[in-house]
Amino acid sequence: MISEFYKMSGGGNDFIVIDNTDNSIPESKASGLAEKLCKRQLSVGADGLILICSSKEDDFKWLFYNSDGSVAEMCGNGARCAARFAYINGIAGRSMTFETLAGKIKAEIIDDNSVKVLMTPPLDANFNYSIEIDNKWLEVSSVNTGVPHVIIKSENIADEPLIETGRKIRFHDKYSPAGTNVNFYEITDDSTVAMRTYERGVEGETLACGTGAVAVAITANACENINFPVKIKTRSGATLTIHKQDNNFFLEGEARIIYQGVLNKEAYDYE
Ligand SMILES: N[C@@H](CCC[C@H](N)C(=O)O)C(=O)O
Repeated sequence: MISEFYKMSGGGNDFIVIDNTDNSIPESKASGLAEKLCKRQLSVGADGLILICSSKEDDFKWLFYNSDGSVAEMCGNGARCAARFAYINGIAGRSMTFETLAGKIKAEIIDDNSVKVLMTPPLDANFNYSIEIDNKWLEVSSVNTGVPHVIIKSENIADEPLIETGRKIRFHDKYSPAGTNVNFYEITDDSTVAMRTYERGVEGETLACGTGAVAVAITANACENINFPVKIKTRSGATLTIHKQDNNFFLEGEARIIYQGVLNKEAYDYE
């Protein structure tokens, strides 16, 4: 099983993307493969693995794995990378639909620097409630934008103990058994927000999170009157734009090809 792959980055969230329309990678092997390939220093290294598979109804179907091999229902930054990959490789045209576990995703290639994705409708929005962490009450909001997110307003995100607090919330009983991603945001002006994310399945901070950016935009709009389109400044420095049209939410931003390669057996066949 030697595969060509693309290493891509969606605003700093990095992925290994493989054309699996010939089904050469069986689903039963994909989680283990993700865990091996995503390991930094020992292999290619990435926040997630995306397998582009064939679909009867849509342009393609994807299988998405976090770096620890867990399956995620949706990934906003990965969706932009998958769309650009499919377009470049003749799997889809500029406008496309693809299947995810969260539902059908529509994507549009705007240009080489920008892909726009129609997100799944937000679910279970709950704003400004308190949870107990280390005998203290913390005010949070939560919304599922394809995957679950907790959102916390901060005066200074750089100073937040993201890993420590993020991990406690990610494994908090309230969000069990699925767990949650955790985002801190800071308002910069009336349409710009800076954010940091602790990602479930990576179990650490990533440089950007697309579904998290949408969750932050929805929360900042509902709780702080931040106007759409909301500009989200990510930890990588890249900006993501969240648009709202009627009741639809769109995520727009870069989907960068870092390099293309061929996987050597040693990239995945190690202990
Ligand atoms: N980085 C992603 C979200 C990927 C899934 C997440 N780690 C989870 O398991 O919930 C994004 O850009 O949305």
